[in-house]
Amino acid sequence: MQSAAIQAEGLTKRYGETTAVESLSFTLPRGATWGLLGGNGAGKTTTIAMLLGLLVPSAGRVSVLGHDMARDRFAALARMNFSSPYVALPHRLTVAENLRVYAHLYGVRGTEARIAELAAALQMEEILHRPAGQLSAGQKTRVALAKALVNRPELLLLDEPTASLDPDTGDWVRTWLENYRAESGCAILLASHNMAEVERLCGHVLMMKRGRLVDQGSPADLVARFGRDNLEDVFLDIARDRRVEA
Ligand SMILES: Nc1ncnc2c1ncn2[C@@H]1O[C@H](COP(=O)(O)OP(=O)(O)OP(=O)(O)O)[C@@H](O)[C@H]1O
Repeated sequence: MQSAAIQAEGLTKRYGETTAVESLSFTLPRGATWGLLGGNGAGKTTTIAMLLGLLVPSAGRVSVLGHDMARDRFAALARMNFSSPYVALPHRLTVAENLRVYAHLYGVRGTEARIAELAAALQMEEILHRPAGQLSAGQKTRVALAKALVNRPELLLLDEPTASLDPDTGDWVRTWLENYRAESGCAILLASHNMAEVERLCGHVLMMKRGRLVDQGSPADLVARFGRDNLEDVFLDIARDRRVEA
């Protein structure tokens, strides 16, 4: 049987007295798009950092595409990628130079053809030779996505992919991600504060609060179970401890 995109078991991260993530377990199937939700400080970024192998869990284990991150991290990293607003691309390098660096890091064959393909797909041809530091937020988002796709990942971790975008550009990125997932079969784990975005893109949602997984289900399931009209209201119920009785 094909291994899951992500299998997390009892994933925990402690910083001294603070438990940022506590006993998080979930299995993200191949090709699925799931949302990772929670208020500020819920543990989303810490979770993503552990999934990427950037942080060593205090307890628990995670395997990505069948590779145990504790033993076989580099095999997993070659087959996954991520985008995060916290990672700035080197400002002085042009977009094409940045993508070339990442393509080499990932050992991509046919680098120039891949960059041209991504530039066409993400409407970046006009900015390819501009320094990354001179781009607008919308342009930076498209470059960050190109960077995240350079190695044709089978798993994509996206931290707030549309933060700071205007509604039109945000919509363009969402449509693009939907189409990309459908064409590539890539699994996506999306951390977002935009509930409408999550309802649109995600088949399943993990709700975190103070480091714990407190609920999960499809957006439609959660909305029905909480007797609400949309995921935003469910989020507020969970954040404010207004629980439904099982
Ligand atoms: N390096 C660190 N040292 C100590 N505590 C940390 C560290 N990184 C995160 N934390 C704490 O762990 C908890 C989870 O933080 P994390 O950044 O994962 O949350 P988040 O869900 O991504 O929040 P946000 O939506 O605000 O980005 C918070 O209480 C935070 O203060």
